[in-house]
Amino acid sequence: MLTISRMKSILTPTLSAFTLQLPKATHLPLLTSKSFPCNPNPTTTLLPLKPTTLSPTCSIHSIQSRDVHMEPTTLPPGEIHVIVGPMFAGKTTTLLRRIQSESSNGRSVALIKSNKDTRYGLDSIVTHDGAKLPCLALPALSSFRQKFGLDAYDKLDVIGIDEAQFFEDLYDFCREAADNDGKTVIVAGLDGDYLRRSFGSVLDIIPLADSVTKLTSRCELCGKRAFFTLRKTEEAQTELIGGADVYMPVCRKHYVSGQVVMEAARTVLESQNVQCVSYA
Ligand SMILES: Nc1ncnc2c1ncn2[C@@H]1O[C@H](COP(=O)(O)OP(=O)(O)O)[C@@H](O)[C@H]1O
Ligand SMILES: Cc1cn([C@H]2C[C@H](O)[C@@H](COP(=O)(O)O)O2)c(=O)[nH]c1=O
Ligand SMILES: [Zn+2]
Repeated sequence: MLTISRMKSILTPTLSAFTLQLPKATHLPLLTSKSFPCNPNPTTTLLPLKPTTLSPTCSIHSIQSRDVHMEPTTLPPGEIHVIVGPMFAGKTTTLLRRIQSESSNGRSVALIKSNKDTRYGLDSIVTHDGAKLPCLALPALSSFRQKFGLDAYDKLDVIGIDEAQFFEDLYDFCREAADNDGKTVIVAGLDGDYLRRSFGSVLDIIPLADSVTKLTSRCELCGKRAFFTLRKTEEAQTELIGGADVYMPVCRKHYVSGQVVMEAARTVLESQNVQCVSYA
């Protein structure tokens, strides 16, 4: 039975529902109410999709039966949501809240963190306030499907990723999970390291994202909004796992002044190390 809505879906298909394939060099005339006497809205003009060689008097039925190939409906499109900011800004708290909200809405969820984050054990994601949820701790995101189970993965709706700055394969995993597998991916991670440089691949996934949320903490020295993370120790490598013992959230003014002090301290320590080595 050919209905108006079916005609519209044929003449104005939505990409997500069907793939409409008409033969090349076809010419569909501008269809008006005269072409479809059953058109309930004579003022509505059904616009042509692609030209077709079909004669202007052909019935929509012949287009439908002879020339239209309907693909089955594909997966609903996925989503990517990114949560960034300095340490202690509430990134993990926000991630866990969103995951819990998705779960209470009946969606199946899973949490992943980097196995580099050993601060609170490897079987849970834990906020600096102690809130926690179970997770899979992985060396790389590419191992998730296998570890989680392929059937279980197919049934999964939402994937949460914490400490995203430690995953080198973050971009490819998020793109494939959202674009190909229809998953909603919620990513939490540091946008910048202690030198305020792009950390890992977190900023690389911004062009893939449906939403980006930058959180702030409170400057430990003045209480103003903190956008940056200052390292309080002399280590100079980028990756250094730690909490309030090693890092503090600071505003711009106290980052700049604090970084000057820290760089001077590191220089003194380096020169002392050099002297120690030369005396040894
Ligand atoms: N300077 C700080 N030292 C320790 N904890 C802090 C500090 N500032 C904020 N916090 C706590 O950290 C919590 C945020 O924890 P979490 O969500 O794990 O942050 P993030 O994942 O952004 O590092 C805040 O709600 C606050 O209670
Ligand atoms: C700034 C900075 C941080 N890290 C480490 C320290 C922590 O283990 C995590 C961040 O944890 P959070 O959930 O954001 O509190 O990253 C690092 O390795 N290098 C840095 O420059
Ligand atoms: Zn400050």
